[in-house]
Amino acid sequence: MAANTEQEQRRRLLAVATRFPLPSGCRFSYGTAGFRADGATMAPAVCRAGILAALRSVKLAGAAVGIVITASHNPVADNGVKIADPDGGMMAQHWEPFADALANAPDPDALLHLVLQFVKDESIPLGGQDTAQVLLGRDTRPTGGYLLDAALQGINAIIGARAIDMGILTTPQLHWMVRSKNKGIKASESDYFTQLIDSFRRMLELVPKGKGGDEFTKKLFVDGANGIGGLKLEQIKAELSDLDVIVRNSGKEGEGILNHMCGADFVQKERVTPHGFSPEDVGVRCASLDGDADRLVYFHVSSASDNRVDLVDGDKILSLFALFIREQLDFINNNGDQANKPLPARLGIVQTAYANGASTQFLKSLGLEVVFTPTGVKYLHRKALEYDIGIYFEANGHGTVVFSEDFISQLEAVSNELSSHADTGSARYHAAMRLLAASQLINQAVGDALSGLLLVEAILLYKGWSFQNWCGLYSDLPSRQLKVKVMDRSAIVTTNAETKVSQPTALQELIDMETANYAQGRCFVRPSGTEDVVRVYAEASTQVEADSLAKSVAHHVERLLG
Ligand SMILES: CC(=O)N[C@H]1[C@@H](OP(=O)(O)O)O[C@H](CO)[C@@H](O)[C@@H]1O
Ligand SMILES: [Mg+2]
Repeated sequence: MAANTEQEQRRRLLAVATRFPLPSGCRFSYGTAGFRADGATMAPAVCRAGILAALRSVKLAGAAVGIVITASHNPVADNGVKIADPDGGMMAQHWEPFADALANAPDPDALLHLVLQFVKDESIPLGGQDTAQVLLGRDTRPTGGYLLDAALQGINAIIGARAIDMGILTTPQLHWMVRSKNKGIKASESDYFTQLIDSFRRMLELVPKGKGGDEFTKKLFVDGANGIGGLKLEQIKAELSDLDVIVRNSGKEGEGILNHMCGADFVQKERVTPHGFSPEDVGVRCASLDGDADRLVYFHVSSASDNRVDLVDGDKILSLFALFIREQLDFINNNGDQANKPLPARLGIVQTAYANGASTQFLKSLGLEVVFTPTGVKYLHRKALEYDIGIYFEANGHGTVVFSEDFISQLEAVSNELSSHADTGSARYHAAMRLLAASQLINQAVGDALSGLLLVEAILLYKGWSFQNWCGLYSDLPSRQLKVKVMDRSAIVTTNAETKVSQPTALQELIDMETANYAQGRCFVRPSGTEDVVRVYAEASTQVEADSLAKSVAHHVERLLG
């Protein structure tokens, strides 16, 4: 770098760090979901995330990187920031320690020193023209605008970096845009909507006439968590033929508070109707999104006499997707016609320890390959990419289906060959076209409640299934989750995708001893990656037993680590 450019770079970094001093006592950790805190205290961390994203883009030869300003399903006063890598996925983990150090640099000199050292260690070529581009998106939180400004100032502190504000978006939209831009595909919001609407329409065109039952009904109530997902769904719902979507908690002015008594996290944890729904909704298929629309669950109001719901969580959404995809692969490969070359496909199902044991058993009983990763979508997504088709979901409703490029090319070759032989009426052709449409519909970058919802709806319609048909695939085992406050949660170290505690060793022995007392008992504990708590999860054959197992293990955690 020329001496005067280097001076200018130093000046800009010192200036921006001076403008956003770190309040004393603040400590940020990038964790599983980026930095999160009370929105009013987030500006220094967000500004530094801007610096970080710009550096990441310079490092990756100017590929577009993303910044999302959101705190997802958390209360409206919270906010947060996370970075998307050029493939649209989460920022590479080996940059997280630098992210932490940068966010916690105590003063401008320390920040400058850190950046210069990191730039040297990582050989990041600072000082050029047009060397970085960062796309920014934010949700509907009131602190979003002010934090966007902090991020812009951070980005602009790196010479040659260009910030592109994409506006108020769902988290998955921004990830999709980053991925599309780097693939050279059109990447605006209207391109995103067009892709969703067109591929959904193609899925519906491929529903065989008179197939399956006729239990499917068009009506769908959607709880938008008073966030961005409801607003976006309002924008496109008129174009979703065959669906009659009614959005509640839509995010429109005055309808309610973001994530308050509503949204996917609330419904999944509390198992009661969200705000705005009532026993009068018995019988209607309902879906719930979280505040930034990257989680999706479905529910049914159980009875007209109370507010409990029958829940379809991420595990059951995953099961529906797995059934559908397996069926299409079977059409392609087992149609008894020897003339057709088979299309070998590795289909992988990825879950975490929080997946209900009944779902894992169901999936394995279908002969599917099920693997486990630690909690956090970055782990699940990466594992799913190892397959031709990888389906992953967290029980809380975050997940997607990823298709390898090689497999997509093979599907295209199959469909081209069949259409060149005027064989477009065959089950094989239709199955290939359905998988191609599904790969367009479902977000390839991250879990996306809007695209997930449309894939669910298309599959239910294809199968002619009601909510009950779907919900009845298997019965969830009763489970209980508890949080335990301890002195230092990092004292717990886990192994085997977090299903076993390796330290302290006495704890695992106690968990084993307690679990042995319960029929179908399963229990694990792990330190949360997003909250200062230890989480305890237990499953057993009855709710009373699951509660009791969780409670006894929570006691042991308190006693050993309290
Ligand atoms: C049990 C649970 O739901 N854990 C959530 C929660 O992580 P914890 O590390 O458990 O705090 O937040 C993560 C980010 O949103 C999400 O990926 C994960 O599934
Ligand atoms: Mg979310």
